[in-house]
Amino acid sequence: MKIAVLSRDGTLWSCKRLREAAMRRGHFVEILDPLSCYMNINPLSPSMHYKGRKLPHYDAVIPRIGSAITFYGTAVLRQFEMMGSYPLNESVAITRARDKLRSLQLMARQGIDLPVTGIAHSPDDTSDLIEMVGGAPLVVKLVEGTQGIGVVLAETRQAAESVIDAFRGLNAHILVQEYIKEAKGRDVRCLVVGDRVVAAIERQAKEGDFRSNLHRGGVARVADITPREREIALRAASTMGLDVAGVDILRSDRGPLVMEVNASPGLEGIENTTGIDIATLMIQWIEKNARPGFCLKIGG
Ligand SMILES: Nc1ncnc2c1ncn2[C@@H]1O[C@H](COP(=O)(O)OP(=O)(O)OP(=O)(O)O)[C@@H](O)[C@H]1O
Ligand SMILES: [Mg+2]
Ligand SMILES: [Mg+2]
Repeated sequence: MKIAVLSRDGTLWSCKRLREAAMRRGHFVEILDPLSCYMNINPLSPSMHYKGRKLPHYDAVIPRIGSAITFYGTAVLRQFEMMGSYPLNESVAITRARDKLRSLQLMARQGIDLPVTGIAHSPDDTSDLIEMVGGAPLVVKLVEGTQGIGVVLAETRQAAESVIDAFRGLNAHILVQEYIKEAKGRDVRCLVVGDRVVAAIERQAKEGDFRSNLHRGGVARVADITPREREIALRAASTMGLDVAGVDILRSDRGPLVMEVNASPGLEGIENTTGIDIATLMIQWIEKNARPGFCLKIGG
């Protein structure tokens, strides 16, 4: 098959691994920087161009679109979808997952357990909002944050009010969330590929931090997940419409709670910790689902 990986940086670990895995399985792979793609949004013959040349038809496209370029990156992916390429994560699902608020609302509608979360627009309601999620300590998050940046633990009510006001002053969209203390700075990342959780790690925050993100100095080990955690991870990914997802779960006293679903989960930490070749499993999922040679004829 002809496969394109949409990534800003071909030297990134996940990108290299996907390329290797696809080539090893006999596919032709090209890495394309989404910001260098430009397109003709034409109803009869949509086309994609790259650095002065018209791109061929790809049987599948693997999006590795960073959160900084979601808007243009998903537009590029959408164009590939229009041209009949199989996307390993659809553009609409990526857009959904990038908005934590929208994701939580969708999951709540499906009955998936979540930390109590509130959001408000008006600064007049801050006090009631804090009350609504059970008071301090609580977590304040940027709706579009990633890698733990923009996630703050407010230990007291006063701290919570200042943090909320500060974010508001910057015109940032935030949500306020119950702090799951009993998780003790740990969370479980379940890596979903298709209809399976293929790997899971437990991440522990570094001393003095409550955020377990590996980018924030967290350490990982292989996680033994319960059947319920497995089921919740699969339901969360399918609610978002994602083929590949990193589902983050907090182990609370009332059972597993989904904290978020990541549409472009990094492979380095989880592959190194578990020794599982996730890149190959992703390519195999494409082989099972893409229709090589299929090309949508719009308007024909
Ligand atoms: N409500 C909460 N209770 C306890 N810990 C939390 C809570 N929310 C977040 N955390 C901790 O903070 C970390 C970062 O939060 P979150 O995953 O929401 O942010 P992110 O910036 O989207 O990270 P990612 O890089 O995984 O996308 C989590 O991995 C978890 O360890
Ligand atoms: Mg995230
Ligand atoms: Mg996270």
